[in-house]
Order: sequence, then structure tokens, then C-alpha cells
Amino acid sequence: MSEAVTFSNYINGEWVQGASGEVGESVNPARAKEVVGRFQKSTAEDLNQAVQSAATAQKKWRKLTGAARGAYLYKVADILEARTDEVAEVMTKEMGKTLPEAKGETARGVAILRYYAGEGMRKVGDVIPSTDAEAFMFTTRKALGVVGVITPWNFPVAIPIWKMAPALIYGNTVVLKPASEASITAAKVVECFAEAGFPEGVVNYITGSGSIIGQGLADHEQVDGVTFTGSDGVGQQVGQAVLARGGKYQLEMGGKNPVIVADDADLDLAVDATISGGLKSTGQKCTATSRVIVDQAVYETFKEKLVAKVSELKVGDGLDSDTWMGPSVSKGQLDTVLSYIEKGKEEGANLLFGGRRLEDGELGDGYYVEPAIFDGVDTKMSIAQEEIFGPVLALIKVDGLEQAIEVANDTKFGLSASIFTTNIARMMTFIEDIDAGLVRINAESAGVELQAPFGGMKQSSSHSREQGTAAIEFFTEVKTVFIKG
Ligand SMILES: NC(=O)C1=CN([C@@H]2O[C@H](COP(=O)(O)OP(=O)(O)OC[C@H]3O[C@@H](n4cnc5c(N)ncnc54)[C@H](OP(=O)(O)O)[C@@H]3O)[C@@H](O)[C@H]2O)C=CC1
Ligand SMILES: O=C(O)CCC(=O)C(=O)O
Repeated sequence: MSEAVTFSNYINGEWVQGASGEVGESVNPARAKEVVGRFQKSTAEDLNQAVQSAATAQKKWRKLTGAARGAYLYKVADILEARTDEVAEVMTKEMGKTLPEAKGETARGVAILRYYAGEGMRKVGDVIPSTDAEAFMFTTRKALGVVGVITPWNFPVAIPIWKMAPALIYGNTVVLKPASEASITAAKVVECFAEAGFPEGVVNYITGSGSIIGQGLADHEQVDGVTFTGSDGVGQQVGQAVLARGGKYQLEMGGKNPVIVADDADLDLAVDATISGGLKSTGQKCTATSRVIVDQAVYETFKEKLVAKVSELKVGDGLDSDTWMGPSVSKGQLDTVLSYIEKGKEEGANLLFGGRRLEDGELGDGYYVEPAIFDGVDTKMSIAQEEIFGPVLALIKVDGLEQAIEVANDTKFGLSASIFTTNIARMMTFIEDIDAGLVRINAESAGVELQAPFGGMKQSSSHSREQGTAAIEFFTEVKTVFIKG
């Protein structure tokens, strides 16, 4: 075993080892022999302790004023900001995104913490006129209680924070179970919470397998709400388990996000946005562009420009300053991407560019794949329907906006969608007819603003929204109060 640090669980204000004594390894996808850190393979008994400590702490935590809870979040923000370089480097080493992206994500985490710290001072209800002249009616809100937070590896700082910060500000306590592949980055985030001096039990962090700890949170009677981001298969399982015991759940799952390039589009802008939206973070975003729906009048020109620019992208270790795109997060994810590339070819699409595993020199130690561009894609093909979570762009030729929107909507997902056009009537038609929670005009499909609602239609989400003021809807319940004098 190498000298990599072993991280403990954080339960009831203390860093504690799991009952099994077993640890898992988190490796660097850029150099798979390098262990970034070790994490506890926790048991149901450990989980029970974490949930108990959260349940006990919640009674006092919810009695604090919003301003007092916000003061803790402001402290975490300052601590995380001061540790940005360290946290970002661990993130790049652990899940592969480039260092500038990792720093940007950490800065986003800081901004989210400050936003929700401020929410502690904002209104939580409304006065509603009663039909009784002697009565006073208003709404107030109550925290859910204990919230289970199950997060993926692709945004290992921003996603845990955009779930934990609103949970905490509205008076809930939290048990975080991060993705095993990003457990070490999550531990760094939790260190910032620990350093901020939260009362014991308010924030708990427990690592281990999804099927034991994640499923255990979904099944646990004392966990009042579960917020999940990850694959649609696991999301549905989590939702059903929580629903079966009468708990509240929120699911953020996959995407198969289209960009439409109309015949009047600024093609250079559309090419840049397709590349940024589709290939940044190695295509591992639920908001990543994966279907590129181009009007036949500009198809050939757009395709040439796209291939020319993608062929210039440098793939390598995210820590190297000249790297544009890092590795896939794991061997499993790389294999998934490569298998979709094979499937695309088998189903008759034309692999126009890339799509090979990169193994020359030092790249051979990591999980690298060339960005892939498919031409001649039919909307029924697997690469046009299933979430790949890799740097694969599927070009689909259409004739006019009506067909473009029809193709764009022809999927079970509905997270984000963008269009490139200079025509305002087309923009309005797109806004009206596209089935997506995030509608983007002349902008890439990825990238969300923390103060705005985030979530999708159809099978992308549980028809709920995260972030911004929308978060209060999940993390609290409304009480309608009627007072008669
Ligand atoms: N919407 C998004 O942002 C994301 C989508 N994905 C999609 O999912 C695919 C697979 O990625 P993967 O990481 O395996 O995603 P998963 O859905 O398996 O993992 C997401 C989180 O759920 C946990 N988990 C796993 N199994 C269970 C379970 N039975 N009950 C409760 N929690 C569980 C995981 O823990 P553990 O890591 O320990 O298994 C992790 O914390 C990707 O290829 C991509 O298509 C993935 C990540 C993010
Ligand atoms: O586009 C973004 O910045 C957010 C993406 C996201 O939430 C995800 O991939 O899970």
C-alpha cells in the first residue's frame, strides 16, 4: 500500500473509523496506479450512528435563527475559499477534470454557501387574506428533519454543497454519502464544515458502497428526506425506496441534451458552444451536449468547422496547464464510453473523428479517450437515446426548425436544450415547444447559475427543482396557520 492518507467518517462531530475496519481506494484516473486516498467501507451500523447523531442534533439546530445558521455557512465559505487550491488539486487528481475547471467548481461551491447563508435572513412565508375578518392567516415552513444526501463524482464539491447548504439553512441536519470515486474530495469539503465549528451531529459524512450506505439512507426510517444526483436507474430505486416508507425524495438524473443549429446561426459561436458544452469535463455532466441537430443548409460547413476545432484539443492529465480535456473518471466509465462508440458504428453511424482509447506514453497509465464525432446519426440509435457520459457528439441532419424540435424532444430525458439562431420568432417557438427544464438560447447546454432553479422534465428529474429559491420547496414543508383573535 502507498502512503496515501486514509480518511475517516465524520459522525457526531468526530472523525471515526468504520466498524468493519475495511477501507477502499480512490485512484487517479490520469495515473491509475496512484492512490489519491483511502476511505472507510462503512457498515449499516456506522450509518445508524450517523443518522442517530443527525436526528439528535436536529432538535436544537432547527431552533436557531436563520441568521445564526447562516453565520456557520459564511464561515465554511471563507474556509473553503482559503483552501481552494488544495481542494481543486485533490478534485483533479481524484476524478480527472482539469485544474481550471476544478478551481471554478470550488469557487462555485463558495458562492453557493454564501447565497444560502443569506437565505437565513429572507422570508419563509406569506400572509394570506382570510375570509374571516377576525382571523389572521399566514404560511410558515418547517424543516424536514434529517436529510440524506447521495452525490455523484462529476461535481464532487458543487453538488454536495448545493444540497447541503439549503438543507442546513432551513434547519435540517445532514448525512452525506458521496460517490466512492470522489470520497476524498468530499472529505476535504467536510473538513471545511468541521473547521467552521458546527454543533456536533449537524453535518455527518459517511463513505462506503452505494448498495449498503446509499440504499441504507433511502431505507432508513429516521431519514426524512433524500436528495440524490446520479444515474437514472439508481435514482428510480432510491425514489421508490423512500416513497415506500413515506419519506420525501428529490432525484436529479440523466440527460441527452440537444443543441439545435439553425440555418441562420452564428456557426462559429455554435461550434465553440458545442465543444464546450459537449466535451468539457470529458462530457461527464448531466447537462452535457450530446446530440447536435443541424439544419441541412449549414450541415456540411458546421461539420467541417467542428471537426477542425475538435482535432486541436489536447487530451491529457488535468494537472498539466496545456491540457484541455482530462481522462474519464474510471476504467468502468471509459469502457462504457468505448462500448457506446462501438455500438454507434455497429448501428450504422459514421465515426467522423476520434473515439480511440489514447494509450501512447504516459497516457497509457490513465483512462483517456479521444473526443468522438459521429455523422449520419439517426434519432433511434443508442448513441442518440442513451446517456453516454463521455466526449461523444452525435450529429443529426434535419430540415427546418419543426423537425429539429421534434428530434430534440425524441428522448426520455428533458434536462437542458440549446438553440443557435438569430431569429427571434424561432427563439420563441423553441422556448414554447422544447421539453427541457433548462432552455438556452445562443449558449451551451451546460453551466447553471446557482440562484436559478435547476432540474429537468420527463425522466431527468423527479419533477422538482434544486438551487436558488426553489430549494426551499424540497427542504421544508409548509404550515398554513390560522389565528383567530
Ligand atoms: N446526473 C448526473 O449528474 C450523473 C449521472 N451519472 C450517470 O450514471 C452513470 C453511472 O455512474 P455512477 O457513478 O455509477 O452513478 P450511480 O447512480 O451509481 O451513483 C451515484 C451515487 O449513488 C450511489 N449509489 C449507487 N448505488 C446505490 C443504491 N443502490 N442506492 C443508493 N445509492 C446508490 C453511488 O455510490 P457509489 O459511488 O459508492 O456507488 C453514488 O454516491 C454514468 O455513466 C452517468 O450516465 C453519473 C454521475 C452523475
Ligand atoms: O452544468 C452544470 O454546471 C451542472 C451539471 C450537473 O449538475 C451535473 O452534471 O450533475
